[in-house]
This record gives sequence, C-alpha cells and structure tokens, in this order.
Amino acid sequence: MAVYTEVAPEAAQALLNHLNLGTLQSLRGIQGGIENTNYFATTDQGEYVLTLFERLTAEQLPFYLRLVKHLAAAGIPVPEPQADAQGQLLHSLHGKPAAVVVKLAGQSQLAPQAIHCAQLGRVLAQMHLAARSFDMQQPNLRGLDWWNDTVPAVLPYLQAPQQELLRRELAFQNELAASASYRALPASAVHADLFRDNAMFEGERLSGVFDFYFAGVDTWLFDLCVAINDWCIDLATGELDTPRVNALLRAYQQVRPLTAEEQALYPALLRAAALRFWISRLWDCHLPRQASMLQPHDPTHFERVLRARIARPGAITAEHGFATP
Ligand SMILES: Nc1ncnc2c1ncn2[C@@H]1O[C@H](COP(=O)(O)OP(=O)(O)O)[C@@H](O)[C@H]1O
Ligand SMILES: N[C@@H](CCOP(=O)(O)O)C(=O)O
Repeated sequence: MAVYTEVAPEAAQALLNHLNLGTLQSLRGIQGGIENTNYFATTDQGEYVLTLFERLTAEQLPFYLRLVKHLAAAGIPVPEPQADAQGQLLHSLHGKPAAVVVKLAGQSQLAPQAIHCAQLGRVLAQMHLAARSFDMQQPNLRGLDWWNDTVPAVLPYLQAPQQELLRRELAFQNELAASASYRALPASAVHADLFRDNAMFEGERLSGVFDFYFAGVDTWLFDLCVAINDWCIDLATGELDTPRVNALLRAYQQVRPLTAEEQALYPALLRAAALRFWISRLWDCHLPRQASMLQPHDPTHFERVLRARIARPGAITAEHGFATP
C-alpha cells in the first residue's frame, strides 16, 4: 500500500487552492508505490498526483522537483510540478513535505517490445541533452561511494560465491572509475532508476517518465545501462534481448550518438548498473531501515543479470545505428 498519511479532501483542497488548480472532484489513494504517500487528485482543471514525501526531506527535495521542472520546460514528457504564486514547487501538508505534479496518462508497460524501447531510448537521449543546462548539483547518492560503504554491511549475509563476486566486481568498478576513459564520459543530472515501472504508455505511445527521486549527477552511459538492464532483458535469465537492445540504442543514438569512450565502456557500465541494483536490493533485504516501508525486491535477479553481463558482455555495433570507432 502507499497511503502512509491519510489526506482529507479539505486538506487537499486547501493545497490545490494555494496552487490555483481548481475544485477537487475526486481524491483517490494510489496503492502502487512503496516510498511515499500518493493520491490521484482530479479537479475541474485537470488530473494531478499529490505526493507526501515520507523519506526525503525538505532540504533534499528542491533538487528533484527543479530537475523535473527544468526537463518539462525543455519539452521532455515528465510530470510537471505545480508552483504557487511565489514559484515554490515544494509545499507542506499534514507536517510532511508535499508536491503536486501533473498526472501522466496511461499505464506502465511491464512487458515492453521494441516499439516501447525505441521511444524510451529517444526520450532518454533528449533528457540527457536537456539536463546539461540544469544548474543544481547533487551526486548520485546510490553511486560508487555508497557501493563502497554498503558492500561491507551486506557481505556477512551472503554465501562465499556471492561474496567473491561482489568483492571482485566492486574492485573492478573502483578501478574503472579511476581511469581516464571513465572520467571522459559525459555526465549530468540523470534519472538513475528508469525502470519499466517509472514510465507510462497510452496505448503504444510513451506518455512520460516519472519518479526522479533517485536522480543525481552521473554518467549518461550509466543511466542508459540502467534502462537497458531492465527494459531489454529476458526476465527469467537476465540475458540481453537483442531486438529490444537494438531498438533502444538505435533510437538513443539518433538523438545523441555515443562517444568513442562510451562505446568502449558500455560492457563495463552494464555491469555497474547491475551491481548498483544488486547492492541496493541486498541492503533493503538484509538491513531494512527502521520502520521501513519498503517491500524489498528480489536481489538474486540482479546477481543473475551481473553474472550474465560478465559472461556475455554487450557491445555497441553497427546494428545500433553508428559504426564502432
Ligand atoms: N505523475 C504520475 N502520473 C501518473 N501516475 C503516477 C504519477 N506519479 C506516480 N504515479 C502512480 O503512482 C505509483 C507510485 O508512484 P511512485 O513514484 O513509484 O511511488 P513511490 O516513490 O512511493 O514508489 C506509480 O506506480 C504510478 O502508478
Ligand atoms: N528500481 C529499483 C527500486 C526503486 O524503487 P522505485 O519503486 O521508487 O522505483 C529496483 O527495482 O530495485
């Protein structure tokens, strides 16, 4: 469930009045999420999502909300946060930080085909280009430093073969991050969690991408690899599905061709993206936060994905729209 704080219609209307968003017609708790309290709020002016933030603080939230506002202004299909007369995007309801964003039409496509992956690839590249002019800075809080801090905490819960893999991969990624070619990778604020459940489709058309609450400054290639590892795989085995990978990468490169460094480091960043979610799922599973509301996802899925990327590395080829350097 995802209504941790009950919101009365009168309280929602007071916030909607403050934002000049019209008269409430319906207010419905959303059961889907795991982190925040979310409601669909329909008014005579439109459909919105009202979120009360249960984990992130009022100090952390402006980065996420302003990033989404910036992307919306650049024409990227994201749920635009609604500002008050002073231009504030962050509000307060029942003592919790709150935001109201536009509701995206449609549903998530959990069994995507090439047609869906192509749209995602195009929007991802457009989003990367648009984020270059976003001027707030926040590192990816689930990046390499966090991996180095978290791996020692989860190792005791693992069997020897998993410990060995985790240690070896972390060492590999630390070495990679120190290399000149890694430092040459283009970066900006990125989504960093663009899984299938964070995008909406209306029929076959991508209506938008949302849930930017793991966003931070990281390489564009990492962001791309996070998406490929979720959108373009056989879910049972974790293996890459070539037609979907081709569709996503071709569409991405039609907007922004990968640099020579990105092409060379693609296999290593697919591994990094798998490692990131293996670690976070292990952490959620074995060290749940106090009074945690998270229902942990299965960590073994990303162990499988990581093993698959090591055994059969992906490669950028002419199939992906641009010849290798
Ligand atoms: N802007 C939006 N437009 C349409 N649906 C949304 C929007 N934001 C959230 N939702 C719905 O709410 C659900 C939970 O949102 P999410 O951001 O994933 O919550 P949490 O951060 O709590 O996991 C999503 O799966 C989606 O169905
Ligand atoms: N995509 C992550 C979980 C992040 O949670 P979200 O529901 O807020 O996207 C994973 O699958 O491990």
